[in-house]
Amino acid sequence: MQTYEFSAKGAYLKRMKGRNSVYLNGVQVDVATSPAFSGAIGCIEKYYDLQEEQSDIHCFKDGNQNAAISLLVPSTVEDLQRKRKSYKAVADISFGMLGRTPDFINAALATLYAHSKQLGSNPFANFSENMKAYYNYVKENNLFVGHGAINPQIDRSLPLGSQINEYAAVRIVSHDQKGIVVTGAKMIVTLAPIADELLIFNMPGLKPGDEDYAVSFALPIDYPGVKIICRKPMVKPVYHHFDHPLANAFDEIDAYLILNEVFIPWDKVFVFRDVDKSNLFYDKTFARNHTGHQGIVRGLSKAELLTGISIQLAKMLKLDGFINVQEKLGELTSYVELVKASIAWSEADATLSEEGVITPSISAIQAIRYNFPKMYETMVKTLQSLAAGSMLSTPHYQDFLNSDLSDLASSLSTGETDALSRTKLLNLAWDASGDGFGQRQLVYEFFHAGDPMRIAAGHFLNYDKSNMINMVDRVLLHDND
Ligand SMILES: Cc1cc2nc3c(=O)[nH]c(=O)nc-3n(C[C@H](O)[C@H](O)[C@H](O)COP(=O)(O)OP(=O)(O)OC[C@H]3O[C@@H](n4cnc5c(N)ncnc54)[C@H](O)[C@@H]3O)c2cc1C
Repeated sequence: MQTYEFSAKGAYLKRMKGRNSVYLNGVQVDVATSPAFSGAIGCIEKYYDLQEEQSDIHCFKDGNQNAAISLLVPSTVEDLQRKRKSYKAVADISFGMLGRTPDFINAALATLYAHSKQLGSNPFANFSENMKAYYNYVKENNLFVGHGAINPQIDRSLPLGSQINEYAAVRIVSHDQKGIVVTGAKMIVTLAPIADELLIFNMPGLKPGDEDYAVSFALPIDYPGVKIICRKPMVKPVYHHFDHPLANAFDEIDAYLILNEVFIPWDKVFVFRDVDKSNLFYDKTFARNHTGHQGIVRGLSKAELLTGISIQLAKMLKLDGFINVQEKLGELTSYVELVKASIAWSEADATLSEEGVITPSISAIQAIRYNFPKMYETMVKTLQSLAAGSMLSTPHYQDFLNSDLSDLASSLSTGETDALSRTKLLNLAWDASGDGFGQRQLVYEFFHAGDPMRIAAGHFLNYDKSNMINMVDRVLLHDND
C-alpha cells in the first residue's frame, strides 16, 4: 500500500500529477495543469493549509499524530461542535460553493468505522475489518475521498436486477480468491477528477434480485478500467476574474463515472452481493446524519454569501430604504437564522448510538434539507429582482481599459460607488444567480441530498408523531387538563 505524508498541500498536488483516467471536452487531461480544475484544486489546497495553520481547529490528536478533525469519531456534543467549527471554515473557503470537500465523506468514514460491525464478513473477507483499515488508511495519509452512490437515470421504473443496460449501475461481474471485478457506471461523482479515491456504494432501496448490484468498495481514481468523464466546465479561462468571480474560482466539477471490468482487491470491499448490508450502509451506520451535519453547515456559508450580495446590491442601488425591499432582505436574514438554528438543534438533539457515537438528529437535518432548496431559490430570485436588468448589461473587463469607452466610468458610477466596483458586484450577482455556474448551484441545492419529495415523505414517515396525535385525541375528548 502506498503511503503519503500527513501534510498536506504539497503532497496533495503531487498526487494529482500524471492522472490518466480523467476526460474533459473529449480528451484525456492532466488535472494538475488544466485551467478547468485550478480553482477547485486551489480550494482543496486551502483545506489542507487550514490543517497546518489552525491545527487546533482542523485536526485532532490521534496518538501523537494530527489527523483531520472531520475523521474524529465524535462521542460528545462538544465533539460535534468542534467538527462544525472546522466544517464552517472549510465551507467559507468557497463560500459554500464546493459541496463535496474532503470533510463530507470523512464525516461518513468516521461513523462507518465506528459502526463497521454491521458490515460483517464472508469466507473471502472481513468487511468490518476492511472498513476499519480503510478509515485508518485515509486518516494516516490524509486523503481526499469523493463518492459515487447514485446510479445513472436509465430506467427508474425497473429494479436494478431487471436493468438491461449494463451501465445502469455498478455490477459485480466475477470474483475469485483475490478480489472482485465490477463493471458499470455512477451518475455523478462531484470533484472526483481531483479526489484521491472514491467510496462506491448504493443508497438504500435495493430489493431481492439486486444482489449483483449490492456492492460497496473503495476505488483509487487511477485503477485500470476507470474513466471519469467531466461535465462541460463552468470555468471561463478567457474571462477575467472580474467578469466571473465565482465560476472561475469555485467550479466544483461534476463527472460521470464508467467502470469497465475493474478489479478491486478484497481488502477494499465493504459490501458484496448482500442487499441487506447495501441497504444499511448509509442509514444504519448514521453516515447520512454525519454527512448531513457537514452539509447543512456548508449550506450556511452559501446562504450568508447570497444574503450578503442582496444586501450590498440593495445598498448600492439605494433600494434598501423601501419597505418592500427591507421585507425581502429580512426574509433572507431570517433564513440564515433558521439554518443556524437547525444546525444547533441537530447537535442539541443528538443521540448516542450503541457504539457510543454521538449522532446528530436526522429529523433536524432533513427538515432543513427539505426547506433549504426553497429558501435558496428565494435567495436567487431576490437577488435577480434587485439587480434585474443591471446585471445583464455589465461590460467586459477590457471595456474599462479601452480609451474610446472612457465615458463608461462616469455613466456606470452611482456617485458613491465607482463604475468598476458597481460592475464587479453586478457580475457577482449574475454568477451567483443567473449564469451556468449559478444555475448549477441551484440544481445542486435541490438534488444533492436526494430528491426533496423523498426527503419530505421520509420525514413524515420516520417522524415521532405520537405527541401530536395525542394532542388531537385530547382535543376531541375535551380532556385538556
Ligand atoms: C450537482 C449535483 C452533484 C451531485 N453530486 C453527487 C456526488 O458527488 N455523488 C453522488 O453519489 N451523488 C451526487 N449527486 C446525486 C444526488 O444525490 C441525486 O441526484 C439525488 O439523490 C437525486 O437522485 P436521482 O438524481 O437519482 O433522482 P431520481 O430519484 O431518479 O428522481 C428524478 C425524478 O424522478 C422522479 N422519480 C424517480 N423515481 C421515482 C419513483 N419511484 N416514484 C416517483 N417519482 C420518481 C423524482 O421525483 C424526480 O422528480 C449530485 C447531484 C447533483 C444535482
